[in-house]
Amino acid sequence: MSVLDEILDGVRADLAERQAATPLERLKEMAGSVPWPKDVVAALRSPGVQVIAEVKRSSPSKGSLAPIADPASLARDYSAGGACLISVLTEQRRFSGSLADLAAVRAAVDTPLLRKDFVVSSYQLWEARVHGADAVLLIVAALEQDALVSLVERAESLGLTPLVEVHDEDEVQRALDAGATVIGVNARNLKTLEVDRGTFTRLAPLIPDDRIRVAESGVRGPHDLLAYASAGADAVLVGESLVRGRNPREAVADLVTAGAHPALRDRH
Ligand SMILES: O=P(O)(O)OC[C@@H](O)[C@@H](O)c1c[nH]c2ccccc12
Repeated sequence: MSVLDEILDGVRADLAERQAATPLERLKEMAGSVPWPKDVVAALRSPGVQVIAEVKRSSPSKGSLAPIADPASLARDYSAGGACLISVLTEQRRFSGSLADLAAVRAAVDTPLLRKDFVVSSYQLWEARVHGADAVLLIVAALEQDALVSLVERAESLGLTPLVEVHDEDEVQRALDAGATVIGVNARNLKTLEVDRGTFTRLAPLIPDDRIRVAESGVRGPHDLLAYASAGADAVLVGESLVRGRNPREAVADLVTAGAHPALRDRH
């Protein structure tokens, strides 16, 4: 079984438990008292290359990265550093995240938030809304095309911006067919778990200019942001180097400064 399939099995088991504990009708009622999500597309279209900073405790490839006892405080640093969007991993088994992390970060910052998980059901979109997300990750490799199309539509109808993640040419086509506006190219190969930054360079030209191209994974610092930018990235999504570094606020600010270079100003 592939790593992705293993993760998805765990995600489905945990989801079944939450669904048993909290019926969908209850979640829908709760969503009624949560403010409408922020316009993430507009935030990502601001001039320069935008920085998406991730709250990430561990990963299947590296194991534990950082304990992150206080995700709210890390998120405040990301926000102060100028992150345009904060990604909060909520998958429990392999990434040590939770919906409680998302809620804690929501209470701490006004910056738009992305729920980063393995979404397989619209129930998870409602959960994202209730815990304060403005955007959700949808991984093409984890979904049949029908499910992808309906989750993109459903997310948008709830005010959530879908970030649709791809790994190869076929998946780019599927993301475009599903009507995705924000497309993330993950440089991490889901089978080998290795990062190949060339994946973004190869796939970016297949994504039309009216979409937003996000380069995901493998950003160690400003140098990698600039390389992704010259290959056409509108935004970069950064986890490991921020949670492992000594000063996350400065690390984000250094990326934001690189992304605001006048030569990059014309991109959205
Ligand atoms: O830690 P990195 O190499 O900066 O990568 C961040 C992000 O791209 C990565 O966490 C990620 C991309 N797609 C995902 C899907 C699920 C879980 C995690 C991810």
